Amino acid sequence: MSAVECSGLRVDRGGFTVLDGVDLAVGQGEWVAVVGPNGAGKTTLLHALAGVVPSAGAVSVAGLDPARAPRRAMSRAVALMPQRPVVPDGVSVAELIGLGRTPHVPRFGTETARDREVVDRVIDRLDLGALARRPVTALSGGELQRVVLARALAQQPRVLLLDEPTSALDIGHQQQVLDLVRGLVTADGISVVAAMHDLTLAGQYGRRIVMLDGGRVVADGTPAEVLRADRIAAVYGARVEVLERPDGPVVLPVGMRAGASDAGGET
Ligand SMILES: Nc1ncnc2c1ncn2[C@@H]1O[C@H](COP(=O)(O)OP(=O)(O)OP(=O)(O)O)[C@@H](O)[C@H]1O
Repeated sequence: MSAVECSGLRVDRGGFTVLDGVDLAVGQGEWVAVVGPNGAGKTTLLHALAGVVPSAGAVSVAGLDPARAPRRAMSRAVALMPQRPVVPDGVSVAELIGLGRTPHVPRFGTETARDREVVDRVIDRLDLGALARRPVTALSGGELQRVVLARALAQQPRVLLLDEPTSALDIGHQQQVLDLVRGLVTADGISVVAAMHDLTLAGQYGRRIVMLDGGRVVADGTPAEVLRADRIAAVYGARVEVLERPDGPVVLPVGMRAGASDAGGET
């Protein structure tokens, strides 16, 4: 059974149709990168899969219908790392990550040694030990992003929905974080749907790329199939060159001068 399956997914927001006729199937242990220009509908797709915005069409995530399943059941199986996390005042890094265990703690129970062990392991794996006692409101953008990912991982989900997980991270932390998630995909068979703006990273980590534009899927395939310069020009209005490398296509922005001389307009 697919970890994520939707067909004819439609989402209306504020009187507009933001997603229309989206079909998507993600297998267990698969990593699908969702790309597309600003406003294409990437965040909305992740929110529909997480059940935090209403949608029409057939949707199943970790075997649950996000619109109908009880929230606790959804949160045990599906974690969303939001692009714009709500950061509560007066909460430490360790406490925020600990909130990821909430769906696993019985309704009138308290956290167990096992819950604390999961949180400690996540803190360790994301190298957050030195920050654990800091208030989350005192973190840099990149530190906060790693903490929010840590909270999602502490949920121990079967399906992980990542919204721009590395947008605030330096190049080293981008690789550290994405390598860590890839390790979970390989070791635990979790499934990942990750909205990403960096097309090169999207192709290095996602075996499959789904490109959205105007709320519709305009391409779905391997990175080499989807990340073509002509398609990126048409969908993003961007001048790029795509280099084929062993670990996936590298998408390079091309300067005005090169673009102009390619077109034969400038000497
Ligand atoms: N509550 C809302 N009311 C009206 N329009 C909305 C609402 N939420 C989202 N939209 C619109 O839906 C479209 C898709 O938004 P979404 O955030 O999913 O895009 P995105 O691909 O994630 O964009 P970005 O790359 O800029 O983060 C946008 O045009 C946005 O303005």
